[in-house]
Amino acid sequence: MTEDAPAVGIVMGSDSDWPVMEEAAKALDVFGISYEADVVSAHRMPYEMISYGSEAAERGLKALIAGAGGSAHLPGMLAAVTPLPVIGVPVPLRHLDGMDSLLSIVQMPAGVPVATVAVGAARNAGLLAVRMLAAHDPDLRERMVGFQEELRTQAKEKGERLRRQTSGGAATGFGSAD
Ligand SMILES: Nc1c(C(=O)O)ncn1[C@@H]1O[C@H](COP(=O)(O)O)[C@@H](O)[C@H]1O
Repeated sequence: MTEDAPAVGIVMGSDSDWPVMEEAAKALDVFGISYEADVVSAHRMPYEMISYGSEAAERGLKALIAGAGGSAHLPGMLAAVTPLPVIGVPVPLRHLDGMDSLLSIVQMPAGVPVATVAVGAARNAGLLAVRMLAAHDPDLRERMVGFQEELRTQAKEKGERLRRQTSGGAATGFGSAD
């Protein structure tokens, strides 16, 4: 195992996917998780893709985030050759609104799981990778709990703003319970 290997591999079928996939990298940055980012296409560079997937665990990577658009075989093919968890990101292209990418990634055969996030939801892919790593890291888990508390606070503030707009500030409604 490589000593200073990054924890997460973020790979994608083309550099044109990066504007979407960058959000996964940003989520990992928030938690200080190291990653590498690269283009690894199952269709266009199949031999290199197999090498990347089959060597990933031995190199010390803990999870892979794989994004692809259209006929998106990359996440599934990586899952076929690595024991690591693979998170698939359906990248939306100009046609079909990402439905093609979503269905290509999510409909894996039994025994070869890919954890598929929503179309374009690379940030959630990053956050899911953080949760996977946090399962064996109490400090990281604590920071994830803090992140979730912040989300809760923000959601409650949204409710307060909406109630102010709609009822002149009356303290009624779900969000005012505590
Ligand atoms: N779906 C795949 C794979 C693959 O799954 O192996 N390789 C490239 N692609 C996708 O082709 C789209 C267009 O790529 P270009 O912009 O390079 O033409 C990208 O969204 C990429 O993920």
